[in-house]
Amino acid sequence: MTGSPVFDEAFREHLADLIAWRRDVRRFRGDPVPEETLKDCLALACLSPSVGNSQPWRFVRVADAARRAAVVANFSRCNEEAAERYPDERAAAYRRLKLEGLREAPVHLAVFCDEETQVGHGLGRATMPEMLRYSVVLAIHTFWLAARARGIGVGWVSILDPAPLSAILAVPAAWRLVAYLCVGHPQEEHADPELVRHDWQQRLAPESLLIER
Ligand SMILES: Cc1cc2c(cc1C)N(C[C@H](O)[C@H](O)[C@H](O)COP(=O)(O)O)c1[nH]c(=O)[nH]c(=O)c1N2
Repeated sequence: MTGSPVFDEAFREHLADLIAWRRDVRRFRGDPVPEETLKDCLALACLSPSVGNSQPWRFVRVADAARRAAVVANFSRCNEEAAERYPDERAAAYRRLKLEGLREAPVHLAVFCDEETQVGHGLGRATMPEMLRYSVVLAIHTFWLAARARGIGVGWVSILDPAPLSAILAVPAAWRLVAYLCVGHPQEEHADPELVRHDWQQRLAPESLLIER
């Protein structure tokens, strides 16, 4: 990297487009994600901010068919349990939603937080230890935008039981699941969220989310 880059108006417009067009993707084409592209997105994700520069994110690529099948079974169980928690009409609407792309996505990334990392020497998290997990979420969002900028879709699946999933993936006991990401070329592009299009939840007005004190 040479001197500090110049972010002009054209760049700011493209960045706004990238942020606005980043979708949670649940439908994928079968074509593979180039290894170089995946590595570039992961490298950018690793530039994300983290409390005490602890970099607690751990990306586990799940390629093994038996492990993937176990993750799908985990999702299916949790998804049915989630549906049952809603009253009839909302439960019916819930069951119409597609909330994962596990069977179609060529790349599965389980993203964990290493809760026992000593990197960063505990700085910034004595009173709020959850800052480690928040740091992982930032890396996920960076990965999400980097992927979108390369025409790659990402879908976050959280309708999962984390404990058996960690056992399925045989990760260290100190690693806590933050996200299970489906990654691949999206089948379609949309300017608005699927949950908005399917009338599950509209977007809130940004001005309603800023409180002055
Ligand atoms: C922490 C967290 C967890 C989940 C999600 C997101 C985040 C941030 N999202 C995606 C979510 O539904 C989506 O971001 C919103 O509906 C907004 O749509 P866009 O992401 O703008 O397309 C998500 N989507 C889904 O289909 N299944 C899921 O389990 C989850 N879980």
